[in-house]
Amino acid sequence: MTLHTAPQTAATPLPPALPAGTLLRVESLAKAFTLHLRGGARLPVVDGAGFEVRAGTCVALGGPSGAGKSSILKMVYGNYRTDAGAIWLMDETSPVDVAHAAPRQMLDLRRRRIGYVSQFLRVIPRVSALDVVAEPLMAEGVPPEQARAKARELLARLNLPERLWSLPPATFSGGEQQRVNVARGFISSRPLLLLDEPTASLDVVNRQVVIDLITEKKAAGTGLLGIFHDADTRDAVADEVVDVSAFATRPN
Ligand SMILES: Nc1ncnc2c1ncn2[C@@H]1O[C@H](COP(=O)(O)OP(=O)(O)OP(=O)(O)O)[C@@H](O)[C@H]1O
Repeated sequence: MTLHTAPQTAATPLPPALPAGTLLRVESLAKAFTLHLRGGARLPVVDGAGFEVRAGTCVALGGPSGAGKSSILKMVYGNYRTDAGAIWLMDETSPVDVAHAAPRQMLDLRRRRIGYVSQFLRVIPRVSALDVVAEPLMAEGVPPEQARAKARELLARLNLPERLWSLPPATFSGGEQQRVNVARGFISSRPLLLLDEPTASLDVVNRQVVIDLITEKKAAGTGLLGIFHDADTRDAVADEVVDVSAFATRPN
C-alpha cells in the first residue's frame, strides 16, 4: 500500500492537548489533486475539513459521491498527502500529526494504533484467507496459532464457508473478499478503526454481522470513522454524521 506523508519540518505544529477520550482530531484539512495527465491541472477536493472521533463512538463521513469521503479516510491512514491542516492521532501519551509523520513513523502508527478496512481486498498471491485475516495480529507479536484461532472465529461469524479458509482469496466473489477484509480489519484491537464501505457487497445477514462487530468495538472503547453508503447500516452504527460537502472547495 502506498504511503504518502510529508517529511517532518520545522513548520510541524505543536501537539494540542486533546480532551480525554479524543482519539482523532482533524483540523483545517485541505487537499487538491494534481492531474499530471491534464497538464498539471488542480482538482480541489476539500478545504477546511474538521471533526473529531472519540473512543467508543462511530463517526460517519457523509455527503454525495465525489465529495471527498474516501480521500479524507486515505489522508487519515497516510495514503494520501495533505496540502494543509493537521490530523492529530492520539498515540500512547500524546497526539501525533499524521499529516506530518515520517513514513517509518506512519507504518509504526498503523501497526499499533489504526486499523483499516478498505473497500477492496488487496490480494496477496498464495497466502490463504485464514492467514490474510490473522496477519495483523501476528504483526503485533501474537503467536501464529493463537492469531489463526481468532481468524477462524471471525470467518465463521461472517459465514465464510470453511472450505475457502485455506485458499488464497484472489478467486473469491466480491462479498467473500469483503468478508475476509472485514475480518482482517476487526481482528486486532487498535484504538482507531477506519471503514471504507465495509458492507457494500454484503447480503442482509452478513451486513447485520458487521453491524454487531462495530457495536462490539464501540463497547470495547474503539473509535470508528467510516463511510457507509447503506443508510440502514449508517443509522444503526453512527453516533454522528459529518457532511463532507460542507468542506467542498468552490471553483474559482
Ligand atoms: N488519486 C486521485 N487522483 C485524482 N483525483 C482523485 C483521486 N482520488 C480521488 N480523486 C477525485 O477526488 C474527488 C473526491 O473523490 P473521493 O473518492 O474522495 O469521493 P467520495 O466522496 O469518497 O466518493 P464516492 O462516494 O463516490 O466513493 C473525486 O472528484 C475524485 O475523482
